[in-house]
Amino acid sequence: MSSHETRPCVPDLKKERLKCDFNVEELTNLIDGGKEKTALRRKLRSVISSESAYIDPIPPEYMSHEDQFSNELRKTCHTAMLMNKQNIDIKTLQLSKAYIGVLKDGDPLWVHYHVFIPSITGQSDPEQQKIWMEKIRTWKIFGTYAQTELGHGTFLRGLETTATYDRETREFILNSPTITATKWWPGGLGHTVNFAAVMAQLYVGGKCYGPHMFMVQLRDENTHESLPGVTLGEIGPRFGLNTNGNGFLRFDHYRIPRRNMLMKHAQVLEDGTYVKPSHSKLSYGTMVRVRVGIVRDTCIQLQQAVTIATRYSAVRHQSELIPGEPEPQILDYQTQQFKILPQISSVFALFFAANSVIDAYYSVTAQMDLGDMSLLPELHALSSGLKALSASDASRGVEICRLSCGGHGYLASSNFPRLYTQTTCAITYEGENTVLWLQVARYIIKSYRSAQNGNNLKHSVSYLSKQPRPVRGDLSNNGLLEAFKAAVFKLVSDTEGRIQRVCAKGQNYHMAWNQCSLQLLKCAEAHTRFYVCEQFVRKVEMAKGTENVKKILKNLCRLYLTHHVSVNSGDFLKSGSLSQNDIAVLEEEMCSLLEVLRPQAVSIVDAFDFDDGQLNSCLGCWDGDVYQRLYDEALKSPLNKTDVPEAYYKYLRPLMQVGLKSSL
Ligand SMILES: CCCCCCCCCCCCCCCCCCCCCC(=O)SCCNC(=O)CCNC(=O)[C@H](O)C(C)(C)COP(=O)(O)OP(=O)(O)OC[C@H]1O[C@@H](n2cnc3c(N)ncnc32)[C@H](O)[C@@H]1OP(=O)(O)O
Ligand SMILES: Cc1cc2nc3c(=O)[nH]c(=O)nc-3n(C[C@H](O)[C@H](O)[C@H](O)COP(=O)(O)OP(=O)(O)OC[C@H]3O[C@@H](n4cnc5c(N)ncnc54)[C@H](O)[C@@H]3O)c2cc1C
Repeated sequence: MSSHETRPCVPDLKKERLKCDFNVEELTNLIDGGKEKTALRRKLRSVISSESAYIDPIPPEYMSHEDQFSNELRKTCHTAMLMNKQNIDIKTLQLSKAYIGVLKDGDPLWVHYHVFIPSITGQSDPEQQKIWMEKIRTWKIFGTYAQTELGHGTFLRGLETTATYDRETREFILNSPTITATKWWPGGLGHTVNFAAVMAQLYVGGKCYGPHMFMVQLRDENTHESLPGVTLGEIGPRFGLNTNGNGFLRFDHYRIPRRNMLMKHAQVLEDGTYVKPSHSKLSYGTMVRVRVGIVRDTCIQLQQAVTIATRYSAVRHQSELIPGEPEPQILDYQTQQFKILPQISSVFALFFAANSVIDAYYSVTAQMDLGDMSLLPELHALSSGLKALSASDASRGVEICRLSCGGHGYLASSNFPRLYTQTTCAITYEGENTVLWLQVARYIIKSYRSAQNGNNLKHSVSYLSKQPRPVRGDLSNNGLLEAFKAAVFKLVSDTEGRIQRVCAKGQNYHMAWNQCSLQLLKCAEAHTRFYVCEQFVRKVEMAKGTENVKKILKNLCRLYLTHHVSVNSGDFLKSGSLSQNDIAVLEEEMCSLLEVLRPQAVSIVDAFDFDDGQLNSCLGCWDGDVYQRLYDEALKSPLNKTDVPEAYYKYLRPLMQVGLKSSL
């Protein structure tokens, strides 16, 4: 049983926790990746929790934009110092769940650690790395990833910033020729970082070689002033992540040494000779890495949301289930269970998918370091698909959790507004979802055609080689996976056929592609969903541990499968892989799973092991003392400092003194 068992909580939550029939600690260990990792995370958390520097002087919602930024920069710099003292790698801390809750609305140095540094290590040659990494380690360099421009974020080949090689001086001249060439969005660019990895169109001898990456100093290392030829600023308030310091940048014929081009993959030699990379998309490598990381990150955001929603649903009583009886916990309504439990199953699906794509990332990049690029296209498709699926599932999930908390879910003190803005931006950044789905579709259609021509396919798409034939009426996990394969196969073959038909009518291929892109999106999502389901089934089959924990995992997996079959039932019916009766049986099973899992719901989310400081939510606190917390939090509003606000004297009283002239 969990170590939290004995802590006081309201009777409703106590009752829920007493129903627990599995070992919460064991599930926590599984999610952390082992007992040792749980211990390490808790150790890190105890270091963090005891730091008074992380206490916000007032709730950040009531601070100005400038004060919010400064407060978060203070905390992120404090963390760097603290980790230095404790000899802990800050990147490890930041990726650990232990750090959640410290920074409330974005970290101005996050892109430095997780996008800029991997760009330097992944894109520069050993000599360059030695020089720059030393300066990064000694905190002389803080950087960002400056790729997106006002005019182009998605279409990298359309970037307008130029880097023109000057053979005479052996320098590159960076220039922003138009307003739309202004770099726009990079995290920390506004006023935090002094360097940037800048994506620019490489020009040598009048010829354009496409987007390449350059290491560019933007601010003086001592005064922090922007350097001549560089214009910098912040882009203004955003939907969320307001303390990330997202900035803009313009170059006016700004010169940097030749060796500031990142030269691991492509080079420009002193005489201007261009040496091309072994794969044309290697300069996109950082994006692949961050997309992989986003799957894990969005999964953790969803964990927070379901913890809040589940605990609140156990504490909240509303309406009558049976006339005349006491008001039930809202978690007893089937409709409420249907809002929350599929989100809990989604957490586990994303968790297993994240682990598998992280493993794939490391194994493919190790092969690439040995010169074998053959698995890169598959990794690109997989990471793009999982980034898109996790970001959209998690943000939809967070919103469903918010809605499941009724009016109180709309309060800032529920923490849903922040969680939502943090999750939904993952749909946009690191490759807008629709665009990434279309990249997945491109890979699937290409693979399908290749199989039609008798070629072997890579593992993740091998089922597209020939029409799968699921066994009718087999509704086991494996049976459903086979049905999934058949449904995706049908979507892909129909879509490919449609593209051909449009082309046969005289349309060129690109226009035909556009005309079929709604179906292409469906193919991409269905293929990625199948991958997630398959990983879920296989990882649960392989899971070690006590029977009761395995039972929880099996039930969650089954809920995930039945839910996604039900949501996409049309695809299964059209492919003939499931009958109407099969769908009805599966939907009934889904409803009984809600009932089976309901008594364990609070304990499952307890296993995510967030403390109250991390959840930062009046609704999700461990003890369930929801109403007192909501009331106390409201009292912190600056408007409550006085009974009659100044605005009354300025505006309302004069109005009331005039009175209405007409009788309207
Ligand atoms: C494992 C690690 C674990 C540890 C985890 C550590 C990290 C943890 C992370 C946690 C997160 C917490 C966040 C909180 C804080 C907020 C921070 C916010 C940060 C946000 C930063 C940003 O937001 S930063 C900007 C991102 N901006 C994009 O993301 C642009 C999208 N736009 C494109 O990416 C290209 O523009 C696009 C569309 C491909 C077309 O590119 P294009 O036009 O050049 O290419 P085409 O479409 O013509 O395709 C031609 C052929 O190239 C193939 N191909 C294309 N890409 C390829 C590739 N990468 N690899 C291989 N192959 C590729 C393709 O498949 C075709 O192959 P084929 O010909 O065989 O079919
Ligand atoms: C919080 C946040 C942080 C960010 N941090 C960074 C950073 O650190 N560094 C950085 O360089 N950038 C950063 N970005 C920028 C981000 O990467 C881009 O916004 C993103 O890649 C989307 O590009 P876009 O804004 O040009 O959207 P657009 O491409 O203009 O998208 C607008 C619409 O057009 C559609 N569309 C575009 N192309 C196609 C197509 N080919 N087919 C079909 N539909 C299409 C999209 O689906 C979307 O509906 C950040 C953005 C955000 C929101």
